Amino acid sequence: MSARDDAAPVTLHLDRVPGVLGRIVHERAADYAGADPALGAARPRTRRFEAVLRQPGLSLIAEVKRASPSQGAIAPLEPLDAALAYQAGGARAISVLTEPRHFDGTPQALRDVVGGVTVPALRKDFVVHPAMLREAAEWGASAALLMVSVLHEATADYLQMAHHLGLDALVEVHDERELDLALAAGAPIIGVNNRDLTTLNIDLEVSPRLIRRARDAGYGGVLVAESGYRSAAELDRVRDLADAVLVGSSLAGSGDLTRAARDLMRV
Ligand SMILES: O=C(O)c1ccccc1NCC(=O)[C@H](O)[C@H](O)COP(=O)(O)O
Repeated sequence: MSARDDAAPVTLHLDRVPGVLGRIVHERAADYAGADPALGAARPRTRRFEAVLRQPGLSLIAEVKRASPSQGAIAPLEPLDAALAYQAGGARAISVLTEPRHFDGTPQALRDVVGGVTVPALRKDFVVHPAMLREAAEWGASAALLMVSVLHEATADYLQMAHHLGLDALVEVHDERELDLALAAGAPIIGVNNRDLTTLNIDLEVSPRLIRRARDAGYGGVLVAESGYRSAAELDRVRDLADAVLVGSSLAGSGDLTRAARDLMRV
């Protein structure tokens, strides 16, 4: 029996999630309503995703993103070709969207990327059910996204489930209250999203502000600045603060993914 097979089911309060994000997580919850929540046997945790983000210098997590609620269609990327182009451009990890309705993602996109690149891959989805983490591990991902704005107090439980499955977790926050929850949950990797996922507004001051707050609180984990970056100059705001940046739309829509990744990171 796994560490969590005999645990009480974790209840999520998705009615508390407003706006665009609320619609997406309700759809995902319906997708997984009948899924088996059992995680199965524990898998060894390699911390591969965390390790690449801890390398010296700002690490790039480049995202395979074909569409989004804020942009509509971005580019008809072939996921593995895109991931290989990002890797050639210096990306240290690849984020792959698997959400189908709003991001044109698929499970096969993640499997293809995992099978074809040497860098670790993140399952980028709206995790609302343990089965989504089990799938991420089965599909070969090194990490999965956990959103505090969705999981709230259940973040620590989902973090424990991810670790049980051998996955790292990118625990995403957008404001001080969410950051404090992520810190209390003991998240080894915290991502600060500049995009407000209820309104889709971007404010590039959010990442520096919350990253400073985490460091001031003595946090020694990995900090990732996420969303809205279009140029190396914009990245200067977090270059000496963050361990990594997560960039999707500007790279995916560039037409030359390798060049765009190099230009962004000035390599
Ligand atoms: O990107 C969106 O429009 C979006 C809408 C609703 C929920 C999530 C959304 N995006 C997820 C992300 O945070 C980004 O894919 C990721 O951080 C990269 O952002 P960007 O570089 O701005 O594409």
